[in-house]
Amino acid sequence: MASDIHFDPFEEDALADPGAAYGALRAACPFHHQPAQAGRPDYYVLSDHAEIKTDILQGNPIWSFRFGNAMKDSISDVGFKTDGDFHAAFRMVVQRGLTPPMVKAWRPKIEAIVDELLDAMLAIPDGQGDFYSLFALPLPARMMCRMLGAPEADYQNYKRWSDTLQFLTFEDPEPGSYEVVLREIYPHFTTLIEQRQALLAAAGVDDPDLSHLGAVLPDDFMSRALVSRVEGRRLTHEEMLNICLAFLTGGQETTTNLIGHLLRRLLEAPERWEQLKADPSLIDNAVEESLRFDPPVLAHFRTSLSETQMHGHDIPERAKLMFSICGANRDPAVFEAPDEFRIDRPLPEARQHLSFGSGVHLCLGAPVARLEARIALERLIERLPNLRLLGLGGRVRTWMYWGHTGLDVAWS
Ligand code: HEM
Repeated sequence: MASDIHFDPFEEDALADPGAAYGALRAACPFHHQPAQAGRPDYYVLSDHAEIKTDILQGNPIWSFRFGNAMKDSISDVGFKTDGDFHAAFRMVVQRGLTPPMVKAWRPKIEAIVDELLDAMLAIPDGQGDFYSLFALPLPARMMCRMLGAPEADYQNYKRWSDTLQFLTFEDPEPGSYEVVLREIYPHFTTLIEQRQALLAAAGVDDPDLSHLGAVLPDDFMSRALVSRVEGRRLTHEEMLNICLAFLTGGQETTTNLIGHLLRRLLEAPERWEQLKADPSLIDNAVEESLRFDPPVLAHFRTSLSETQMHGHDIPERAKLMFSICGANRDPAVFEAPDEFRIDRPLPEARQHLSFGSGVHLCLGAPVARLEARIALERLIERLPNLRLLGLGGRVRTWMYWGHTGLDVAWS
């Protein structure tokens, strides 16, 4: 460990090219101590792929999720922000609705949204526009409305809430501002819950279970939360809201950026785009390579519940440990030529990325995000085969996320 190595995720270079900055830190110092500076807390950074995956994320009892996964503590010890057996039980509430056949069943809905968005793009007279606002943003946001059970017309609110909450979780410019935004968001979800409670009451169901999904209740994750049990009891209102927040903030911007990065990397080297058109069986490879090369989430944190030792150093209780997803994704022990974007990187290798985390908190929405990206590419190469890149917008403002605000493209 060394604390004299220069690494600052807030600096211009790291913000503009995180792959280079986080990769360089991993190479120089896979376990790094970042002393408190500029109002930011002291923390440790782990970038070694094997160590993150095996020692930290498989349910290590020292390194807790109870205080959230941001640099500073966030609302804690509820829903997903828990550890151990309770977390595993809580996770099952959502996981039961994301089995492979269930995710596969979303395909027609995703295809319909994709086709509608592409129809609108093709109707633009001068054949050019911003791919983010036309496609990469509305697709995940509309799907999120669907999954949570809100009208799709709410998608711009979902996007705005998600951006604001993410920014406040990870930047926290004014303590308390997060709670102010929650006061705007909670009534929306409370209404969704109350609508479902009214449906149950009207049908005379006072002990609902999963069999009521798609029968008495719409089959969405809001209904699922309402009828499910955790450790034998109903979910509290706060726990139901926690599921909504985890979906809202975890599943939109990230998927938008996956789709945006993917198209950017394919179009900035047009031979990649041509290769994919010639061999669409490479779509899954391209999606996984994009996730590896441009992880939408650069890093997350855990908090120590007691004193511990790492790499021979004493780590105090309540220390913050950043696991560098972006650094681990550039680990040459796992990925050949990690700094190269290879559209045909073998799937078993590309899939080793940690972009969805790993272990006990592995992303529950990963199959949905992958399916959206896959269908987007299938349809883009078919319906807009002559796409060209015109320019890249600015960077998203939350430092822990990696993405852009726009991608100008042209088609003919
Ligand atoms: C490309 C898109 C996505 C990326 C890169 C991503 C990334 C991640 C990461 C890194 C974690 C692990 C958090 C940690 O261990 O600290 C996570 C967890 C989670 N994600 Fe995603 N996510 C994506 C899409 C989604 C979607 C679409 C949903 C919802 C449908 C979703 C819901 C969740 C939930 C609920 C968790 C918490 C799991 C738990 O704590 O047990 N994510 N995600």
